[in-house]
Amino acid sequence: MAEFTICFLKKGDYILLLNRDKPQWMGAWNGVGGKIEQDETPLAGALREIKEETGITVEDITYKGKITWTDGVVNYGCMYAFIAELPESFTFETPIKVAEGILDWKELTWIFHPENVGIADLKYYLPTMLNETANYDYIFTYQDKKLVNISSAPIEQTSTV
Ligand SMILES: Nc1nc2c([nH]c(=O)n2[C@H]2C[C@H](O)[C@@H](COP(=O)(O)OP(=O)(O)OP(=O)(O)O)O2)c(=O)[nH]1
Repeated sequence: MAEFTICFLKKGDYILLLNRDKPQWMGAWNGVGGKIEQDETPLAGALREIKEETGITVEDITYKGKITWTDGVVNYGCMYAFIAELPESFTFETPIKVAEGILDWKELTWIFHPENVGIADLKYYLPTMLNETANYDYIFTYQDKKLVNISSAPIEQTSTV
C-alpha cells in the first residue's frame, strides 16, 4: 500500500498551498507532500518533502491524522497529515514557481469558500485538523474514481508517527 504525506504550513490565517503541475490533484491547490520512502517514518518524509518542495525547514510540526483510501474492500493507499505553524515573523514571498508547481499563501476563508472549485479534497479533513486537538483516522471510499463516503474515528491521543 502506497503511503504519502500531506503538509500544511500555516502562518496566522494563511496556509502555503501548492498548485501541482502533475497528478495527483493536478491543477488544484493542495498541501505539500509526497510519497514516503522505504525505511522513512511519516514525520521524516513530511520534513523532507516540505524542504524539497518549498526550501523551508520547519521546526514546529504536529501530526494531525491519517487518511486511508479504499474501494470498500481493499485499502490502496494512505496519507499522513501534518500542520506546521510558522511564526508571524517568518517571510516567504509568493507566488513562486517551483519544480512541482506554484506555491502561494492562501487565506483560510478563500480555501474553504463554498464556491471555490480549485482546491483538493482538503475541505473534508483540514477544518477539523485546524480546530481540534484530537486526531482522527479518516476513511475515504472511492467507487469509479468518485468519493462516495467518508468516515472518521478518533486516534489515540498519544499516537506519534
Ligand atoms: N496518491 C494520492 N495522493 C494524494 C491524494 N490526495 C491527496 O491529497 N494526495 C497528496 C499526497 C501527496 O502530498 C501528493 C501526491 O504526491 P506525489 O504523487 O506527487 O508524490 P511525490 O512528490 O513523491 O511524487 P514522485 O516524485 O514520486 O512523482 O498528493 C490521492 O487521492 N492519491
